[in-house]
Parts: sequence; structure tokens; C-alpha cells
Amino acid sequence: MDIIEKENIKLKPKNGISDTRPDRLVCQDLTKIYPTPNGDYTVLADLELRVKQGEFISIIGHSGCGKSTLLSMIAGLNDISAGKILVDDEVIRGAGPDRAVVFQSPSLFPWLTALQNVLIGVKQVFPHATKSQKQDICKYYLSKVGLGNDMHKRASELSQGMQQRVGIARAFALKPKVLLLDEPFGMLDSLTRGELQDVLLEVWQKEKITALMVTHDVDESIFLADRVIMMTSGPFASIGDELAIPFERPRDRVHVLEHPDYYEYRSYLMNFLNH
Ligand SMILES: Nc1ncnc2c1ncn2[C@@H]1O[C@H](COP(=O)(O)OP(=O)(O)OP(=O)(O)O)[C@@H](O)[C@H]1O
Repeated sequence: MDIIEKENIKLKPKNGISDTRPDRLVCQDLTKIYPTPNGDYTVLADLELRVKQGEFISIIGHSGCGKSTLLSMIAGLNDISAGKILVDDEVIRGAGPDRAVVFQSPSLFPWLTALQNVLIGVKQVFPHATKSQKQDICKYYLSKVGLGNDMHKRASELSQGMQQRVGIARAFALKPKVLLLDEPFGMLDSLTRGELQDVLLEVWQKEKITALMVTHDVDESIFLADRVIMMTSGPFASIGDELAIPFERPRDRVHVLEHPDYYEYRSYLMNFLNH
């Protein structure tokens, strides 16, 4: 028996922990076909995924396997070729405020302040709230991400890390049912990346929004998630395996790194990616 098999046997029972929370998000037989000049390209085929209310999922897989395609279909920004996506048992049709997205680059309006940038979405999602209620929602989340003193600065005056903090505040301020994060820290230096992972976890811990995050970083996937989903390589990609991460919450980076099971989880994921 080689090391991988041993690790599989040790880890599998932990994946069997029963979770009685209802499903928030379900992908059924999800297929995505892109037409290309050389014919149809089936990126995802018959993908099945169930995510519980309040669960934090990380999605890892090789470059080009279809992670962003999956996320953009859940966001309603990319057509579904076959199958369906349900949020709280209702089939989604296009984008909606119940699903907020944080992209790698937050695409803020540079001439508007951080507060004004967050307000744009809040005005659309809460049209009946008073002006001060809308402002309070934005200020609350901007403070939560550490921009309490910088919310009146124009986006063009903010560092990349600060802009991504605005992106996170903007997503949470919409009070979505599902938060979709597509490599949100991919462009940041490792120190800022760690800081924003902590910020994200802190706000998520309070709000318990169902979250799906695409990442290339195995350590990030473990630190943040309740469950890491491993996608097979495309074409015809789907979910190849999954790993439950039962570390207690709230999580502390040092405790997670020192946990006796940490390197077992890490090598399980690395083995998947390397085979
Ligand atoms: N609009 C499109 N038309 C045709 N092919 C596309 C289109 N968008 C993506 N693809 C292809 O679909 C595949 C999956 O792309 P996707 O961006 O979803 O992968 P990914 O896993 O997120 O990649 P990465 O990790 O590098 O960001 C790739 O082969 C890509 O070239």
C-alpha cells in the first residue's frame, strides 16, 4: 500500500460527518459547452455539487479545468448548456442579488469613494431603505474590512489590497445568500493575502453566508473552508474528490498550521493535484 492509499483510508471517515443543514446551493448535471472555431468544447460535464447553508467551500483544480466557468454559471453571468442550478430549491435564471461575486480584481469606479462604490449595489438591492440606512449598511461592512478611516477616499487612492477590501465589503453589504469568490487574493502579496483571508473569515464568521471560493492556493483552501472540492482536469471536468476540513471555528492561522492533521490534509490535496 503506498502513501496515498494510506492517507485515503485515514481521511475518508472524517468526510462522513453528517451535516443536517439544508442545501443552499445545488448544481445538477451541470454541463458547459463553449462553441469554438474548432467545434464545441465541453468544459464541464454532468457536474454535481451540493452546498449546505452557511458552508464555506474551496474549489481547487488545474488551470483551465473550468473553476471560473462553474462560478460564473452559479453567478448567472454565464449561460448553462445543460443541467440546472438551484438556490434554496429554486432554479436560478440569470444573475441576482442573492448571489454576490468577488473577482480577482474588484473593478471599482476610480473616481468614486470606497463608500460610494459600495453604495451603488446597496441602493439597487435595498431600494426602500432610507438614505441613512443604506449608508449605515455600507459603513458597517467597510469598517468590518478595516476601512473605517478610509471609506471617503477615492478608489484610485487606495492600494490593491484596500480595493479588494472594498470588493469584499461590497459583496457582504448586498446580504447575498451565496458569496462567490474567484481567486479574490490572487493578485496580492502574501502578507496582504493573509490579512485579507483573516478579514474574510472574520466577516463570514459573523454572517455565515454560504461561500464558494476558487483558489490555486492549497493552504488557503484548507484555512478557509469546511470542505475542499477537487475538480478533475477538463475537458468534461467534474468533481473528482472532496475533503472535509473539520478544524474548529473561529480559526486561527497558527493553530491551524500547528494542528496534527494539517499536513495530512495538505498532502491529500497535493496528491490529487499531482496525479
Ligand atoms: N468564452 C469562452 N469560449 C471558449 N472557451 C472558453 C471560454 N471561457 C473559457 N473557455 C475555456 O474553458 C476552459 C475553462 O476555463 P476556466 O477559466 O473556467 O478555467 P479555470 O479552471 O478557472 O482556469 P484558471 O485556473 O487558469 O483560472 C479553458 O480551456 C478555457 O480556455
